[in-house]
Amino acid sequence: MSFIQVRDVWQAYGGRSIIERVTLDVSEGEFVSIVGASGCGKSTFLRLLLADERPVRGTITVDGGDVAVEPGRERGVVFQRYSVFPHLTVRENIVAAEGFNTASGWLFGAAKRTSRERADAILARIGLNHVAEQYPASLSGGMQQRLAIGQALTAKPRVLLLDEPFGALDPGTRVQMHDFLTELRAETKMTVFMVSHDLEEAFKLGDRVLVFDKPRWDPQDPGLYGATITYEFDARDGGMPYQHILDRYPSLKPQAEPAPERLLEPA
Ligand SMILES: Nc1ncnc2c1ncn2[C@@H]1O[C@H](COP(=O)(O)OP(=O)(O)OP(=O)(O)O)[C@@H](O)[C@H]1O
Repeated sequence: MSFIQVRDVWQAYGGRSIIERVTLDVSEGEFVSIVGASGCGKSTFLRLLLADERPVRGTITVDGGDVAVEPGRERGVVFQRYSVFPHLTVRENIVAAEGFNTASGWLFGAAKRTSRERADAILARIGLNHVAEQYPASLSGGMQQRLAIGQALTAKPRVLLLDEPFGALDPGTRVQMHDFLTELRAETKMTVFMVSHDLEEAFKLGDRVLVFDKPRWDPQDPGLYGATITYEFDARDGGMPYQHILDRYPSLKPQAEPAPERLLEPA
């Protein structure tokens, strides 16, 4: 049995189909990038992996267990989007992330001091050491994003869910965060799912790139059908050059808004 098993998963909100027929096997330690048009259900899929919500149909197991029974951190699944605690300072957030690995969730005495030192080293690595005493709300969007990634990575989860983690970062910081993620991944063997709108990034970091799209479309009833995995690419060793993919699959070209003609595509 594969480490993560997704079997015929469907999700719908208020009678609107979002995801349908998603079946997937992921081995431990794999990095899975997910791309697809805006609003096609990529974040919804991550929430289902976290067991933050239940699918209307189908099952998801992590290491043989039902994520819905022991959701989130108990199964070692961490979602970067929800990881930062607003009432803790930047440094305390990193220290707290280390505590997730202890039985009680708390660190005391010498363990806490060394954890604080390690936190400062991590903050230096992600360029946030100068704001260690501040609260997340006082940081810029890009800094908050960096903190969320740093914090989620510090927890060294078995499964890390990243939802457009590098979106608000300038190109230099983005590369720095890619390196940080790659190094920690090599150290921990963690399994990663990353939603990204940047194909180059998806191929650079991922072992596999999954494309979510709606293979069926009813113009009279846009909510009738959901998105599913329509393509999968092997991205190891650089994979297929992403420019080539853009030529073959123009629907993957970045779009600020879904293009109107997209709605008229045949089923
Ligand atoms: N809890 C919810 N209740 C109702 N509708 C929802 C809920 N969550 C998501 N949706 C809808 O489901 C659809 C898919 O949303 P989702 O955020 O998963 O897409 P996405 O592919 O991640 O989009 P983006 O790339 O723009 O972030 C959207 O139309 C969204 O409005």
